[in-house]
Amino acid sequence: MANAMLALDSFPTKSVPDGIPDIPIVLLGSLGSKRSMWREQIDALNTIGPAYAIDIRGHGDSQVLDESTTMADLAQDVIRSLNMNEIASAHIVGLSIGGAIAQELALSAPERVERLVLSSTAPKFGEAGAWQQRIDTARESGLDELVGPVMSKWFTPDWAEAHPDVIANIHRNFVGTDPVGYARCCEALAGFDTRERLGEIAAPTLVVSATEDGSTPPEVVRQLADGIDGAKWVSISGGAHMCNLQCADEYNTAVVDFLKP
Ligand SMILES: O=C(O)CC1=CCC(=O)O1
Repeated sequence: MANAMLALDSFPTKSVPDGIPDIPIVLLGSLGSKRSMWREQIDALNTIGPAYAIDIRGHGDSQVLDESTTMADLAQDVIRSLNMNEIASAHIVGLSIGGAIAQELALSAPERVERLVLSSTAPKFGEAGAWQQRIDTARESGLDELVGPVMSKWFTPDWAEAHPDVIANIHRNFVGTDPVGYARCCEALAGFDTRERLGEIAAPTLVVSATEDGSTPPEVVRQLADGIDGAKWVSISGGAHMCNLQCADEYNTAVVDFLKP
């Protein structure tokens, strides 16, 4: 199985005090997004370590591979990217499918994971039939048909109305995603299920949910905190699926508090 070449932006730390270990922080985003979705996190995270924002396979500027795809394949892409950037281990921060890849990394390559942040994500994402419908739509009609229903769960309506520029940017990135790349990642989500393996995750873990998330509702996200030994759980009040953008301050505080040495 081939690995995809991933696009990555690196943000070197400017202000970590001497003597504090310089642990890289790797950011993995959601289906239909680009690595720029982490823009509200970079300054906050750079106070504790160098950040690396990655486009997952088939997204943004990363390579599209039209071949059978599992979450393990997507995790292997990230390992290759860590190797190419000489990163032995890192804090892994994932949102949505990015959080699924993060779980897979913690299970299959625990030596590469220092701490884990699982945001707006799940041990299983609904039923395979719903993903197959999305795959068919993406392949037959492109992403224009999907963007409305999917994005309606990413931000609360009031917030979306008050932030048209953010919404326009996220919308543009979604419809600009390669339909094949999107469909192959849906296939990885359809086959993903860590419910019986959560107890094997050894990395210290923070789980972040948002009260208004219609894609991965709090009770689904909460299964991660219940299943991973010692995991901490933070619920962001008023946020939806993209809580890192809608509630950036609360999100950054929770993540920095958890990752800081
Ligand atoms: O696209 C959605 O509906 C929500 C989602 C699931 C995995 C992901 O990355 O986004």
